[in-house]
Amino acid sequence: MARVACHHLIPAVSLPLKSPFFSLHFRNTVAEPSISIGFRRRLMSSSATKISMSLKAGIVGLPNVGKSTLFNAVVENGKAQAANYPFCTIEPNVGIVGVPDPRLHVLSDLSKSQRAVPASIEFVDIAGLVKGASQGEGLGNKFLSHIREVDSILQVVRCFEDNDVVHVNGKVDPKSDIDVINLELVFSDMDQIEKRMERLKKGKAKESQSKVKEEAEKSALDRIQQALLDGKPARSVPLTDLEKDAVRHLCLLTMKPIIYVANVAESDVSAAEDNPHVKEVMNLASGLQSGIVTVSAQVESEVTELRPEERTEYLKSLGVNESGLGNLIRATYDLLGLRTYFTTGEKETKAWTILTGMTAPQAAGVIHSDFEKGFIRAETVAYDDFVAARSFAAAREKGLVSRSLTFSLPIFAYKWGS
Ligand SMILES: Nc1ncnc2c1ncn2[C@@H]1O[C@H](COP(=O)(O)OP(=O)(O)OP(=O)(O)O)[C@@H](O)[C@H]1O
Ligand SMILES: [Mg+2]
Repeated sequence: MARVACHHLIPAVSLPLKSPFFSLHFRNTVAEPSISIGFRRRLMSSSATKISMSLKAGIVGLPNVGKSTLFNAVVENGKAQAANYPFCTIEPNVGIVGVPDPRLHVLSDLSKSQRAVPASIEFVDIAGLVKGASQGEGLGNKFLSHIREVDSILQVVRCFEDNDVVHVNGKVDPKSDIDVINLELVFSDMDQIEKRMERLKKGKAKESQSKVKEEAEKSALDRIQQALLDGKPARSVPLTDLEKDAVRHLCLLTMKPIIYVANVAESDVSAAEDNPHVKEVMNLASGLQSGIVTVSAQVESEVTELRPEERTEYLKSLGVNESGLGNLIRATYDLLGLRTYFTTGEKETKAWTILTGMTAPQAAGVIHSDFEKGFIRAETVAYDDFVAARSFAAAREKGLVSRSLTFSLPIFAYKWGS
């Protein structure tokens, strides 16, 4: 099977840097905690792992459960074909979505910014999977390869009764639906691990570092294989950092974090927890160490068709105050292990995406790789402190700005230049 990248690593922003050696300070930079970056550009090698500004979340599930309907609602101007017949979607639909964050607007107002740029996630609407997909049933292998390319999975589970909407297995049964999908993901991973183990047995690595990595991969794959045989996902197996790194290239499907999206009927949006199908999904999700979000894809897609002033009225008539999409997008962002820091100034206030645990230099590198290469220090101010002080200068005067070499734990201390 062709190898694919689990996530795409692309330069986030390109800034014109003319001088080979200069310093620059972003004074109005806020994060949680917040950073301002001083750097000197130096020519030096860096292991800069750049994360793309939008990681991918794949919408997965049985055919005809509402995946494209949800995608179109989440992705403004989404043009995925959604219709009442299975396998309506064949090629994946892709769309980028801004992550709602009220802090962005507070900061933007304080700085009188000309524009506010939210963090973003890429949603991918993938074709429906059926039993036997891992053996090629219903173009299964092709669809599974699309799942391999995403960073996290949103599994849509049908929790609405509607005799007019065909269910591929004849009845609404969340447990069976979840089992079918999970089993296909497990089978696909087992297949891939078996092939990889065959290759590893031949053990061609000569260099000692590569040998150590191969050993780590073998040991991890042995344990993952056992877990899969017990019907457990790869993500349930505790791995060391080296092992995680060694198996990453396989992009195992059951290693990806999952949120179950319980898709309910219009009549259920105000009290979804009372729906027995939703209760069942909740129980299953907690057993699988996964999250759950309840949403009505149908309602959400209708809301997006309405003018903004009509939306609140319509939602009120259904007994809810707001759309469930904000919740879904936020939960997906959190699931991906993402965090935000902001830069704010007159020109723009912008949310930057970093991975939990990234160090200050790595976080700076998301803006531009030179910021990581020539990193000197980060000056941090917490969001609440910044808002209370109303400006970076005032926060500094009050002693709320700290000079820090670390953005978040684990501690990472170094200083380039003076
Ligand atoms: N919450 C809901 N309540 C009622 N009907 C719904 C709901 N969500 C989706 N539907 C309906 O289900 C049908 C299938 O939806 P959709 O095309 O989005 O499914 P899909 O999962 O993308 O299917 P496929 O796998 O074939 O691409 C559509 O007619 C849609 O209007
Ligand atoms: Mg579809």
